[in-house]
Amino acid sequence: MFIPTLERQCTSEQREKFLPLCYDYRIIGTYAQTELGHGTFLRGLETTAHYDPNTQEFILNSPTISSIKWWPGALGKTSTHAVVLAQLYTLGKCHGIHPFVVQLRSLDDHKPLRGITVGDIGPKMGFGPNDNGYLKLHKHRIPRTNMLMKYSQVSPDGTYTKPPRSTLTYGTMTFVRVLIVHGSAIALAKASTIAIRYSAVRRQSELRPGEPEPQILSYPTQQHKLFPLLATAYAFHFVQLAMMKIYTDVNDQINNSNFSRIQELHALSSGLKAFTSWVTNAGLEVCRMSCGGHGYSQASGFPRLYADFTPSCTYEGENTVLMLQSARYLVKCVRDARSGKTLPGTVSYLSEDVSAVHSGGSSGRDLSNLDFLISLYKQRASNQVHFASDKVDRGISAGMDLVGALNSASVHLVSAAKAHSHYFIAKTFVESLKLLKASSELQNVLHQLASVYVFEGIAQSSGDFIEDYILSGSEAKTIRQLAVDLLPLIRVNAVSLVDAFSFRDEVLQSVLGRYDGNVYENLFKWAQNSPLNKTDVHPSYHKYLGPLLKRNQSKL
Ligand SMILES: CCCCC/C=C\C/C=C\C/C=C\C/C=C\C/C=C\C=C\C(=O)SCCNC(=O)CCNC(=O)[C@H](O)C(C)(C)COP(=O)(O)OP(=O)(O)OC[C@H]1O[C@@H](n2cnc3c(N)ncnc32)[C@H](O)[C@@H]1OP(=O)(O)O
Ligand SMILES: Cc1cc2nc3c(=O)[nH]c(=O)nc-3n(C[C@H](O)[C@H](O)[C@H](O)COP(=O)(O)OP(=O)(O)OC[C@H]3O[C@@H](n4cnc5c(N)ncnc54)[C@H](O)[C@@H]3O)c2cc1C
Repeated sequence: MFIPTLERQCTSEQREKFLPLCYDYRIIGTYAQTELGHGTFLRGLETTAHYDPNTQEFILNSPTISSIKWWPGALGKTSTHAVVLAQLYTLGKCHGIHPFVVQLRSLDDHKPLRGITVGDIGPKMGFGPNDNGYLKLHKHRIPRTNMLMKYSQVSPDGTYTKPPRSTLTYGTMTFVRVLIVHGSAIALAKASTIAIRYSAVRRQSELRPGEPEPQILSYPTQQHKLFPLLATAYAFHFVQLAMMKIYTDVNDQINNSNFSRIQELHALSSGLKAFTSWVTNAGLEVCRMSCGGHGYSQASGFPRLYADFTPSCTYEGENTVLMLQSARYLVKCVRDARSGKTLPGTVSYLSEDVSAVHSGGSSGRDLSNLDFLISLYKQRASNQVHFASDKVDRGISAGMDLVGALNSASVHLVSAAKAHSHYFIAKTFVESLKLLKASSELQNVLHQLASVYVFEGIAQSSGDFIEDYILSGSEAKTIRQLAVDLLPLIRVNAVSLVDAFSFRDEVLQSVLGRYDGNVYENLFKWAQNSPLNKTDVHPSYHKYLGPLLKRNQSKL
């Protein structure tokens, strides 16, 4: 995050100064924003940067215990520099959060500089090798030119020039949220690869006396656990491509001082980061548990995969908070639509009158038609957004201010943002396949995946569709069965569909997911290499177990 921030927030002179040092690994940096007391509420960050016009320096300070920077990756022992987000003060006025480049350690002996107290925050659930750290600043001085001044400036005499948009400072977070959508796709693809390959190798139980034990991948319940997740990994692959395209287009516009789509990008990236990381987080556990006891072994690769992925739901914007950000924008769009404004592409459906399109229960609807079902996802999203938006309006009519009305409706707002994200993902998956240049055989297989994703998405949220009369109960049951009917068809290509992710064994880091399927021999080999097996009799025997056993044996 250090380099993307410099690339996005530096003037051209600052780029020339800092970026070559980064690219050549002459300095290593981190993104120090979160503090002990604040991670979400950025306007509440307490680190200060006071400008001293006499020396043309900023004085950075951690005024309270809660202002200590806490969590930044590689801050503890590795980074020589940091982008520090601090409240800018100049000429006696506070101008809010701004980014500053701060050198933390000497480039000669790597010792912390004067005024810098830095260290590791201690062991975490995962990310063991990463020295997430703390940083306490004590009246530490940096040159004026270390404030990243592409969007806002402080002149030598201390005069402040404000940015075209205050939220441009948040640009790196948007970029990383887009990356996390990609990260979710990759993590779910890895977990699906491990679980499906192992399920093809593992044989268990005897369905009928004398019959060979079947592959557990042949059980419909195993298929129902894994194949919707496999389809989701493909869905997330396509949606991260679409998300990155939108990010690149909007970022190009921002670089040309066109900020018209910055809110739409923030809302979409926030919703997709939260939706994909939540779904992936839960999916990793389903994949682990589908592998039985061996799934719980470190040899499976699942413990580390889960422990390293699960903070994706927290960092780069806590998921609930990001869903609320997305919903806040959707409510704004409903208002804009009602006042006749044209809505941008990803939310234009909110100005359509979808309610008249479908009414649940009418017979003869083709419930297997993906285009038709995507229109139901659209109706569900529109209904949820309008319902939540109406809640906000009623709160305001009852005398609340906007913040109070948004907070009071926040549970429904999160549901609306989830439905909006789900619609975007399902639609993108189906539309991406139409554009794919592939053989009819491959198109058929991918269509099966898209179908099971769409069907299962409705089955798992059928309440939303039934409550709003988008589907009747019997239609929801039919769609649920359509998903189950697809499972044996997907079974035929399941291993090929995970092989297609092309994870090398060294990357997958899983004995269960080995490409050669040689699991048992390699599990035994892996176990023999366990540190506890360096000696037949562990040294602890002589200290504890031996004396205990001998003492008790003498009593026999
Ligand atoms: C190239 C190949 C890559 C392959 C990738 C594959 C795998 C990689 C795997 C993973 C991904 C990669 C990296 C991740 C790995 C490790 C993690 C590493 C680091 C983690 C770093 C961090 O966590 S950094 C810190 C992150 N912190 C946050 O995100 C803070 C969250 N809080 C906020 O954003 C804000 O405080 C807030 C938005 C929640 C609240 O702001 P506030 O001002 O209090 O409230 P408002 O709601 O009133 O907002 C004001 C207006 O500002 C708009 N806005 C807010 N944010 C943005 C934004 N980002 N962009 C644009 N606009 C924004 C908001 O909409 C409001 O506008 P309106 O007033 O018009 O409504
Ligand atoms: C592995 C890891 C790596 C990280 N790396 C970095 C890094 O490199 N740089 C960096 O600066 N930070 C980093 N962070 C910090 C991370 O960005 C924050 O933890 C994250 O932004 C969440 O903020 P918080 O911890 O204050 O949670 P909080 O905001 O305190 O969240 C706690 C609970 O409060 C709820 N909540 C908070 N605000 C609201 C609201 N307005 N409405 C409703 N509910 C709300 C949340 O939904 C959540 O349930 C990292 C964190 C982790 C775990």
